[in-house]
Amino acid sequence: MPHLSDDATPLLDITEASVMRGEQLILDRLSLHLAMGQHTAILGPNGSGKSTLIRLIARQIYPLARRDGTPVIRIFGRDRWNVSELRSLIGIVSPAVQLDYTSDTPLEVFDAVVSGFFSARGLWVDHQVTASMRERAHDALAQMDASHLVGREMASLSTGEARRVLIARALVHRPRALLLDEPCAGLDPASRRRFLESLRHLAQHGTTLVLVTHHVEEILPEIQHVVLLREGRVLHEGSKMDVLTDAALTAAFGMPIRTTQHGGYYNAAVD
Ligand SMILES: Nc1ncnc2c1ncn2[C@@H]1O[C@H](COP(=O)(O)OP(=O)(O)OP(=O)(O)O)[C@@H](O)[C@H]1O
Repeated sequence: MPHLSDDATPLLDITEASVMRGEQLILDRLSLHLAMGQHTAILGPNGSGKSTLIRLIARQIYPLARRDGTPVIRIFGRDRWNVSELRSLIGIVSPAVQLDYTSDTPLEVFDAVVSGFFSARGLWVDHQVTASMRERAHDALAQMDASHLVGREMASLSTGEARRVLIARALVHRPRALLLDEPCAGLDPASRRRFLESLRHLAQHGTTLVLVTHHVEEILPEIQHVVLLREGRVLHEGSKMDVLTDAALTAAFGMPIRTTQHGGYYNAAVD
């Protein structure tokens, strides 16, 4: 087993992953290698395979086996994981997770966060919550600027509030990396900017961020590595400056796109 504290161990190593759903090839020999500390944006239009890639990393779906039997996907250098162990090292927050936690079944905010220690949706009689778990849950809520929401029902929260709480839940494990699928979906421009500033703080303090989005505007200044997907393949990958060009985005999104930069963020508009 690799030393998980070793920053030289890659966060993610995907070599020619192909994924079929039914008859359709959804990821087509997709390779991706991410180092620890390498904040990355995975950008692509609707249907380019972003959610499928996340499901692959989260072990919810599996790639086609390679002929020579070598592993297609390694996370922190390992190809075999039990899912809850993996979740404590990579926090994953997606719209599907959010839907699950904001359904009408009652769930109070602090319980939602602290139950992250038990990989459960809420607390049960056999869950022994220690003082240190409580402290970490409160710290995680504070990190996400969500302490004031304690006592509220998850179902009563706004989209942005619920997302902060779910990221806090993922943070109780002090994960090495956070994988965020469309983290700004449903946020108004001001909430989006405030939320992105919270993510910047995490990126600056030791959490590797992998952000999946179709919006160039959400790529934080700390993210310097960008992977552009199209039709289940990597169309471009490299430094932000090299990948977020008008030509590359135009090719990926199939429309003339012009980018501008302001304060470390990029903007993209259809020309
Ligand atoms: N279970 C499935 N069965 C058949 N096709 C699927 C399935 N899941 C995804 N697809 C198809 O795979 C392709 C990639 O889907 P995916 O959801 O990964 O894209 P995406 O980049 O996340 O899109 P979006 O930005 O719209 O969320 C799409 O054409 C989609 O219709």
